[in-house]
Amino acid sequence: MGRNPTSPRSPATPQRLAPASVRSAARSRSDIASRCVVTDAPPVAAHPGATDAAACAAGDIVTISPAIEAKGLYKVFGKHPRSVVERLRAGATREDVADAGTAAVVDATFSVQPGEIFVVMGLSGSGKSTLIRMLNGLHDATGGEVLVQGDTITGIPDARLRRIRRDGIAMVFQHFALLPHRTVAANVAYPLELRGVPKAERLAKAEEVLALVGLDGWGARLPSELSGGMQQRVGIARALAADTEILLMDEAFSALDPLIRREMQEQLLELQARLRKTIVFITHDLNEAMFLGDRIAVMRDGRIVQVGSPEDILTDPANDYVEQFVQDVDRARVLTAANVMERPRSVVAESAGPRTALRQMRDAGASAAYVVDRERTLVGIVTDRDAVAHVRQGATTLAGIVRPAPASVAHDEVLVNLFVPSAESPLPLAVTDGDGRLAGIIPRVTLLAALGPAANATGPLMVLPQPVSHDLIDEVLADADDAHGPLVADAEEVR
Ligand SMILES: Nc1ncnc2c1ncn2[C@@H]1O[C@H](COP(=O)(O)OP(=O)(O)OP(=O)(O)O)[C@@H](O)[C@H]1O
Repeated sequence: MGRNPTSPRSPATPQRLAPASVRSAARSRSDIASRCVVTDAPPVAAHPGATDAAACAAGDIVTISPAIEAKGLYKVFGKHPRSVVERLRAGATREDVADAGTAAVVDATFSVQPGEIFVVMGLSGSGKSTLIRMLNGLHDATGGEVLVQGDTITGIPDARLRRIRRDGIAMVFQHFALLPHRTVAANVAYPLELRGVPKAERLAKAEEVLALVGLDGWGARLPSELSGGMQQRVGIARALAADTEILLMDEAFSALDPLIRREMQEQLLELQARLRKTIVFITHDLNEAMFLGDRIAVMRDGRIVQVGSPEDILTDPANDYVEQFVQDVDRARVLTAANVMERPRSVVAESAGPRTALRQMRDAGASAAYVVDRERTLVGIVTDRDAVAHVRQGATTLAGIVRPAPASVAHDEVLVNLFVPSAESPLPLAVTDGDGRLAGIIPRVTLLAALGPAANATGPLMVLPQPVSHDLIDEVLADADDAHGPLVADAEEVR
């Protein structure tokens, strides 16, 4: 599909940021997944995606059946594909078997959780399209197994497979694949027509999903009257009209101009925040993968070489190949506050007294402390000077000296959005969790260091200490003047 090889060193799209609301909505899915226990157990409901996610959001521990599972998948093109798979299983490399066939996918194992955007990323020829086509049975697997919502689709009769494709898995293609002589609405309604849905009903549904993708009023046009971006929105609307739990998107935005492409990526995240589909998205563009993916599988020469969150891939690349891939990614647009924050050192309870606050600040070497309430919600800050004055006055509570909290940032905010608040905050930037509690802090030096290539190196950062006090400097200079005579020396000062 994607005949558009791009060097990993030259990203195909300009990098812009999804609106924070879009990213937050997208990230909340990962939060849901991370709060749930994921097992191979059967789903707890007929539609595991919606029901389990709701249960998890409510904080319950439930079991989630993966929406899609690939177990030891192989696809070999050639005369004797099964014997090639045997050789590969016995340790032969792709090159070893090249004379007998093309090993397009080699031993792929992964699972995709309901509601997740799972991106498969790799250079041209790495096997992405072949892999996605095995997930809906368009290609037979030469070895291994694919399960969709717990049911194997490997080796099942064609009629059943067609039913699963029609009712359970919709696909969006790179080149839209619209029927040119049918109207936009008829294209969108097509999957429903295949299911035998009456005309009025399917056209009503088509109008509904066209509105969802921002194309209301365009239903009567022909595809050729629409721009490329609009045609791809029709492609997405058609997939949504089918109302399937799973969407497969094969290089769906690769044919679009960069700006339109970024717009479509943002729209997809917005739609996903509302619809919570399970999406497998294929791309050769790492920036697109990082922008869209809850998790990313990196493919090379038919093999999956790493599966992880964008942050995992960026900060902990599994090998030199992935490392090379990610070196030009703009870390500021991928890493979040939670990825770089530190434990806050001086935090006092709102109910504490000024002496406690002073001790805290002294021990932390800080000139101010964060003040939190019983729920650990940030309510303000208290400075050492105010606390000293308060102690001298004999006050026993912080009442009257808690200053308003400087702006805080949400834990899932990307670093590029932290620079202004960091510059404006008199203290290290406060980071709050999803419930508004103080989760960590980000000193400016930490924010800067996070952007460097060695950001995953651990160890103390070299920070210049606070200047010594004027009193101390005056005292040392006066002693020196006494000992050596006054300095005759404006001339020696470097101007
Ligand atoms: N039908 C086929 N017959 C023979 N070889 C094939 C077939 N389809 C794919 N291949 C080969 O399998 C390998 C993987 O191809 P695939 O299209 O899955 O890669 P891809 O990562 O999707 O690349 P692209 O982004 O260029 O589409 C390639 O070497 C390709 O030439």
